[in-house]
Amino acid sequence: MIELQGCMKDFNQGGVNEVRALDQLSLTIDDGDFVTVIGSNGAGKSTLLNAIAGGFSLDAGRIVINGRDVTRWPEYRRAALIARVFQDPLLGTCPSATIEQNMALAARRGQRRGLGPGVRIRDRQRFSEELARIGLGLEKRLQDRVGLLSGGQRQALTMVMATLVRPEVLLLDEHIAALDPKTARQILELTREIIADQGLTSLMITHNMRHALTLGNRLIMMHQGRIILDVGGEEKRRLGVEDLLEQFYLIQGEALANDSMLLA
Ligand SMILES: Nc1ncnc2c1ncn2[C@@H]1O[C@H](COP(=O)(O)OP(=O)(O)OP(=O)(O)O)[C@@H](O)[C@H]1O
Repeated sequence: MIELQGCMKDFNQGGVNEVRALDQLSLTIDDGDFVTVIGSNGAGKSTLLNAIAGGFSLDAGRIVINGRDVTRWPEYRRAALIARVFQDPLLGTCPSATIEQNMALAARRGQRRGLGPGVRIRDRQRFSEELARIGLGLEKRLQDRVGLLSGGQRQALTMVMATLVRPEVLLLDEHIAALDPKTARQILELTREIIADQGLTSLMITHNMRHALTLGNRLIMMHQGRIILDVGGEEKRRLGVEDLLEQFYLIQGEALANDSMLLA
């Protein structure tokens, strides 16, 4: 379970660009919840994920992950519990290392380093099996440098690496936004499978309302650092894109700042 209690974050405090990115935000996410996160540009979605991952310290509030108060934990310490995939396929992998070297590093997440860079035979076997599951032929390219892969192949590898050691929390920050539509669909399907197989507690930011509605068991909408809509279960299943837009107008009484939210 992830608990955020009264989280506050202001950027550029006291300056002309001061912005309240998280405003008394409280949220409880149950084990195995797959939460999709939507909202207009600057709503605070990435800041929410960053707060969980420990990218900055909160001005107020606390964050508890499975009973551990991680509020004061630095990012590297939280990385033992949390996996994160970004929009940019270049983040999250090392381009000059081979696929198997990248996977060997991912397999040691949360453990002490110092085992040496070598890839053991039984690791290689496992990496090969994990990659074969995603059907892109990467299992035949274990010795290839990651820099040679396409954006989609690299994002698929990042998803596999992020979940090679089961994380307590998986954070997906618009992780398909930079991909072409066909590849984006493949990565989304892979995401759905991995989350379901491992029963992962996950948050996924998307600007696509249809994705937000069809994936996950819960949906939150953010605006100005607050959660303005939180629906789950049957209520979420019954919602359509039109309902979601209507909810947004009802709650906010203003036009969506981001036209891409309409392209569902
Ligand atoms: N490191 C930072 N320094 C200064 N301001 C920041 C920083 N990070 C975020 N902000 C500001 O906080 C607000 C929330 O930003 P955030 O990136 O969380 O929004 P978002 O909902 O993810 O938006 P988008 O959909 O455009 O990515 C914005 O006004 C943004 O400019």
